[in-house]
Amino acid sequence: MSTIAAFYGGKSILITGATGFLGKVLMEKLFRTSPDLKVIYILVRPKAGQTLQQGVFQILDSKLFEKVKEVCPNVHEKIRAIYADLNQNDFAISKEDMQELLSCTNIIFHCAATVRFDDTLRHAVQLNVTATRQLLLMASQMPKLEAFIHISTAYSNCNLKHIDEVIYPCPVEPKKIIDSLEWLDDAIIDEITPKLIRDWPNIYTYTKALGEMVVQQESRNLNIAIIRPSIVGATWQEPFPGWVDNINGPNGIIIATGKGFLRAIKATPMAVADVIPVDTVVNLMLAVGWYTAVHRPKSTLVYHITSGNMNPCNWHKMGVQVLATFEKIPFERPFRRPNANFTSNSFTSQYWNAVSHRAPAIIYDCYLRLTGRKPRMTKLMNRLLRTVSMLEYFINRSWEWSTYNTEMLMSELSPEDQRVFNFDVRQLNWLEYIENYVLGVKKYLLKEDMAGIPKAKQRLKRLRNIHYLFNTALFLIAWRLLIARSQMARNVWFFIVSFCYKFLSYFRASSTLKV
Ligand SMILES: CCCCCCCCCCCCCCCCCCCCCCCCCC(=O)SCCNC(=O)CCNC(=O)[C@H](O)C(C)(C)COP(=O)(O)OP(=O)(O)OC[C@H]1O[C@@H](n2cnc3c(N)ncnc32)[C@H](O)[C@@H]1OP(=O)(O)O
Ligand SMILES: NC(=O)C1=CN([C@@H]2O[C@H](COP(=O)(O)OP(=O)(O)OC[C@H]3O[C@@H](n4cnc5c(N)ncnc54)[C@H](OP(=O)(O)O)[C@@H]3O)[C@@H](O)[C@H]2O)C=CC1
Repeated sequence: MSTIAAFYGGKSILITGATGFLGKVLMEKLFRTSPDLKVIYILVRPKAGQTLQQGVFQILDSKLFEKVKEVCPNVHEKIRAIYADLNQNDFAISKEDMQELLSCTNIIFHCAATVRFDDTLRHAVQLNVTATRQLLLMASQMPKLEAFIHISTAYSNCNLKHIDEVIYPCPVEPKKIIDSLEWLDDAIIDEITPKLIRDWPNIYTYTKALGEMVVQQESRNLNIAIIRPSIVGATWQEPFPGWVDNINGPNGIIIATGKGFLRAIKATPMAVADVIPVDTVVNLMLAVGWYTAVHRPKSTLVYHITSGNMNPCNWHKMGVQVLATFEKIPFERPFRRPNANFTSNSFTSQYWNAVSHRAPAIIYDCYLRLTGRKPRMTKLMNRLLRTVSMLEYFINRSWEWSTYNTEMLMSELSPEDQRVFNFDVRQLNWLEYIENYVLGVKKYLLKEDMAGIPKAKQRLKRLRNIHYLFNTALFLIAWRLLIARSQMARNVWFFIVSFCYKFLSYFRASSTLKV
C-alpha cells in the first residue's frame, strides 16, 4: 500500500484553482489514489448561467474523470464547491462556509493564479500576491492544518540564469506594492509598471516572484512548501497520455502550427524546451504535501519540477517531432501545410512574418472579400503574432534549475510510492510523449475525430499542389518581368536556353548512334 495514498485517506483538502488545468489533474489523482479521502473543498468563482453544482458536474463529466468514477462512484458527494472570488475581500466566502473551511481543512493546495502575461499589474498583484497573503492568513486560523502547498513557477526568477531552490528577495517589498496600488490610479500604474518589473519579462513572472516573498514573510508557524514547475504540458501517463484542456504555453502554438497558420518562429533551436508533464507535477505536489505534513521541515522548502537538467529536449527536436506527428495525424481543415522554420535572427524573423504569415493572410482576406465574405485572417494573424512575441522570451533562452530538494524527496519515497507518485522525468521518452501530446491536442482541445484523418491528408495534398503551382507562377512572372527590364537577365536567359538546346541535340544524336 502506498504511504502517500494512505496519508490522504480521511483528509479534508482545500484546492484553489481546481477548475484550472493543474487543479483538475490534481483532483483526479487524489480521488483515484485515495478514494477514501473525506472531502475536497474547491474555491470556485461564480460563472454566469451556471450553478456551482453544474460546474462540478461539468468537470466530472469530462473524459479525465472516467477512471475516477469507477474507483470512487460517490465522487460528486466528496467535492464541496464553495463560492469564492479571490479578487474580493475575504474571498467573498459566506460566514458558514468560512467557518467550515477554518475548522476542517487539513491540507491546502494553492493553485489559483492569473497566468496571463499581459494582465494589469493591479489584477495580477491582487490574485498572485494579495490573495496568497489572505489565504495564508486564513491558514493560520486553521487548527487542523498540516501543510500548505503553494504553486509558483520555475520562471518566477527568470531574470537569473541559474536558479536554486531558495526564495530570492524582490527589489521592492510586496507590501509596499500592495499598499501603493490602493491609492495609485490605473494610468500611473501603467506608467510605473516597466520600472517596477525591471528585468522580468512580464507581469505574470514578476507577481509570482512577489507571491513567493509573501509566502516567506507570512509563513508564521505553518508547514509550507513551494513548488516551481516549468512549462506544464499534457499528461504523460495518467490517467491516460496526452490530456490537455487549454491553449496556454505550447498548446496554442501546436494548434497554430498544425493548422498551418504559424510556419516560422523566432526561437533558438538548441535552447532547452523545459516542458514538464502535468501528471508529473501533480505527483510531486502530492508527495510534497505528504512530506511537509509528516516530516515538518524546519524551513519552507522549494521544489523545482523541471525536465532540462535531468532529461533535456531542445526546441529543434520538439519541432521536428511535432511536424512528424502532423504527417501521420494531421489536423482538420488546415489553412496551409504545417511547417516550422526556426530563426534566432530578428531580421530573418521579420522576413518570415511578412512572407509566411502576413502575405498569405492578406491574400486570403482578398479572396474572402471577392467571394462576398467578411475578411478575418489578417486580424487573426496579428493576434497570433502578438501572442508568439510574448512567448519568444522563453524559447530563446535556457535556464539551469537545481533540483536537490526534489531529488531528496524522491529518495525518501518507498518503491511503491515512487511508482504510484512517479515524478522521475528521466524515464520520459520525448518522442513518444510529443506524439501523444499532439494527438491529445487534436482530440481534447480541437475535439477532432480520428475518422477525419484521410480527408485531412487529402486536403494537405491539395494544399501542397497549390503551393507548388503558386510558387512556379510567381517565379515565372518575376522572371518575365526581369527579362523585360534587364539586358543581363536576357543574356542569361538566352545562354540557358541555348545550353539546354545543345544538350538535348547532343543527347538525341548520341542515342541515335547507339541504335
Ligand atoms: C511541445 C511542443 C512545442 C511546440 C512545437 C510546435 C511545432 C513547431 C513549431 C515551433 C515549436 C517551438 C515553439 C514552441 C513554443 C512554445 C512556447 C511555450 C512558452 C511558454 C512559456 C511559459 C512560461 C511560463 C509558464 C508558466 O508559469 S504559466 C503558463 C503560461 N501562461 C500562458 O501560456 C498564458 C499566455 N497567454 C496570454 O498571456 C494571453 O493569452 C495573450 C498571449 C496575452 C493573448 O491574450 P488576448 O489576445 O487578449 O486574448 P486570448 O483570448 O487570451 O487569446 C487570443 C488569441 O490568441 C490565441 N492564443 C492564446 N494563447 C496562445 C498560445 N499560447 N499559443 C497560440 N495562440 C494562443 C488564442 O487562440 C486566441 O486566438 P483567436 O481567438 O484570436 O483566434
Ligand atoms: N500552466 C503552466 O504552464 C504553469 C502553471 N504554473 C502555475 O500553476 C498554477 C495553475 O496553473 P494552471 O492550472 O495552468 O492555470 P489555469 O489558468 O488553467 O487555472 C487558473 C485557476 O485559477 C482560478 N482563478 C483565477 N482567478 C480566480 C479568482 N479571482 N477567484 C478564484 N479562482 C480564480 C481559475 O478559475 P476559473 O476557472 O474560474 O478561471 C482556475 O481554476 C498557477 O499558480 C500557475 O502560476 C506554473 C508553471 C507553469
